[in-house]
Amino acid sequence: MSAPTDPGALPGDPAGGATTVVVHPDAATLAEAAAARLVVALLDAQAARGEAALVLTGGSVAAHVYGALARHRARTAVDWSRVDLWWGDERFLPAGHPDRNETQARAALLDGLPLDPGRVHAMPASDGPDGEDPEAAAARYAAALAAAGGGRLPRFDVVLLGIGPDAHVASVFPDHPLDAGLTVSAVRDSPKPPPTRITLTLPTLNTADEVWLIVAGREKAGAVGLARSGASAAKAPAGAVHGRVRTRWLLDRDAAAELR
Ligand SMILES: O=C1O[C@H](COP(=O)(O)O)[C@@H](O)[C@H](O)[C@H]1O
Repeated sequence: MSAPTDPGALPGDPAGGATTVVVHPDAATLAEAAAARLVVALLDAQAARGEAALVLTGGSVAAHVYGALARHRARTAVDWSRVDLWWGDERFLPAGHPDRNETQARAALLDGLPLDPGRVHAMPASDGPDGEDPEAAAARYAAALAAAGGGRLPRFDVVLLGIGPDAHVASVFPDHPLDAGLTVSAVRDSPKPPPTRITLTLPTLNTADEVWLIVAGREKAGAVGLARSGASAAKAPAGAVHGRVRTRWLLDRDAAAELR
């Protein structure tokens, strides 16, 4: 008997986890649905292992998802004191800078949750222990990951990702150098401001059980279409991220406009 066909898979998709594509009518519905889905994913992880680990993203759609989660009634079903939070990337700016992904997540969601501060693993800031040295800051974050994982990467239940109009994910930009041999890399001269960033590399993101790419807006439709067309990782990093168990493309109708 042949294996069941994954309805979301394309010929270029990597073997392994299944791929699903869900298209919502608008950005507000997408954010609410992603928040609801996240509550269930965290609950399931805690039911299975007693804890959960989530990798956060920055960007426009993330702010809406975090807001929806902060309002979601079922959020209180999650034991937030047993959730580890990591970041997929960070803009390398001073602590508390409004453009830091951490600042956005704290304001939209984290400040209202009963988290264990020891499980909130923000990426270092440019006024942190390594000063304005993003390579040292990236190495520090890699060491924190390794410490949490007992010498390996910790288990990530879900990695949340937005994507840019150029099909970047986290701070992995098309045709832009970083050290992909590392688990965490500094990024300099980023095509999108601010120019200096820290990012989990694609192999690190791809260790997650589930990767969710959450995308809204017509300006992202070309990037979604490109990433789903089998373009190379260099041209469309968003097409090269996949969860070991599942990859979910969670889109609004506008972002899905150029899907074949
Ligand atoms: O700069 C970043 O951009 C991407 C996408 O953001 P968006 O505003 O175009 O949705 C985001 O995923 C990433 O975390 C962030 O650092």
